[in-house]
Amino acid sequence: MKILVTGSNGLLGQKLITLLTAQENCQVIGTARGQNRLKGDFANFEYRSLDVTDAQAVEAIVSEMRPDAVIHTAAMTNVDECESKQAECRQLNVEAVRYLADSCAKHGVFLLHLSTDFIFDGTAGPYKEDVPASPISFYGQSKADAEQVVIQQAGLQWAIARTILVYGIAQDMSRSNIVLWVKKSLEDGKTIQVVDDQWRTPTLAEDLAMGCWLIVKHKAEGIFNISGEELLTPYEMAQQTAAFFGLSTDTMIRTDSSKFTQPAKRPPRTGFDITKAKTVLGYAPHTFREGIAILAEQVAAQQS
Ligand SMILES: NC(=O)C1=CN([C@@H]2O[C@H](COP(=O)(O)OP(=O)(O)OC[C@H]3O[C@@H](n4cnc5c(N)ncnc54)[C@H](OP(=O)(O)O)[C@@H]3O)[C@@H](O)[C@H]2O)C=CC1
Ligand SMILES: Cc1cn([C@H]2C[C@H](O)[C@@H](COP(=O)(O)OP(=O)(O)O[C@H]3O[C@@H](C)C(=O)[C@@H](O)[C@H]3O)O2)c(=O)[nH]c1=O
Repeated sequence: MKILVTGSNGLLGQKLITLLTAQENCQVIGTARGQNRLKGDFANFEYRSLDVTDAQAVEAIVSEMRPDAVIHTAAMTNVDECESKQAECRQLNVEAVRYLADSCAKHGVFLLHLSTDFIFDGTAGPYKEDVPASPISFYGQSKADAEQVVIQQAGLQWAIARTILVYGIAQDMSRSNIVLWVKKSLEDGKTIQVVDDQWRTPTLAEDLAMGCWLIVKHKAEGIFNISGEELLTPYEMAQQTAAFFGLSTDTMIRTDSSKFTQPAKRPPRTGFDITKAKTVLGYAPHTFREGIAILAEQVAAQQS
């Protein structure tokens, strides 16, 4: 099976390259902006530079490579930046998806698109797959619009994997995540305020990559919730992170969303019901504690 991954320098992208190249009979094309930042020797792997906002470049690579499937991970994932750079956000999070959906439909390629809990307003989590979108941020709106682009593309064989608060470690990361920033801040004795009135089902990046592979392997069509299973607040996640690494929580302040605000609104209570992915795909995510342990091993390996 030949699989093309967009955004292969990102957290999910790197985990996908690692997982897919370890599968038998899997040929993998990693694509990202500029140079490949993922070091290592991977079997049946080829890297191509691809800016997904370039419609001609998207069509050229899909028609040349003729993959069986595209996994589209590239996106503007800085939620606050999406609020201040709205045109850029739409170009990357919506228009680029249109280019990919067009090319995939034209060449008979299965498209797996990555989406988010931020398409919801967070008043009714945990969510199942069939709840209508109700975004409260520009990022959330862009991802909800992108889903519609995929769903409405004529002649396209598609799936959407929705995920939540992804954590893990990769090489040269362009964005941090809750486990990494809590660990680093507490190690540095830096004061952090962490909210205890938002709820998420955080997702280990390796689990998300596995969920994507299961979808593509089975060419399972439709929307799938691919996240962790435990509904936790960021404060609970931060406490578990501190406990795992034996870090003092003296500089960690428990707060709530009325006092801790970010430029883009965050939905209060999301979380996913992952019954469909478990039943249809055999998806089986790690617990949050197991996930931290996996990340910790990788941090130790990077440091040795
Ligand atoms: N991280 C999370 O908590 C969540 C993520 N998601 C979704 O999952 C997907 C993967 O996220 P994740 O891997 O964590 O995000 P990352 O930010 O780690 O990766 C996104 C990648 O997209 C790349 N990119 C940006 N612009 C372009 C472009 N024009 N052409 C090609 N590549 C580009 C970035 O490149 P560069 O590194 O060079 O900037 C980056 O490597 C996204 O679609 C996101 O919306 C959904 C819910 C939660
Ligand atoms: C930075 C920060 C965040 N938080 C909380 C708010 C939030 O619920 C949670 C994570 O905040 P972050 O800013 O790290 O991440 P955030 O941008 O909220 O993460 C989102 O990313 C996009 C891409 C998604 O699609 C979503 O699923 C979601 O995971 O932690 C604090 O309590 N204190 C802090 O200092």
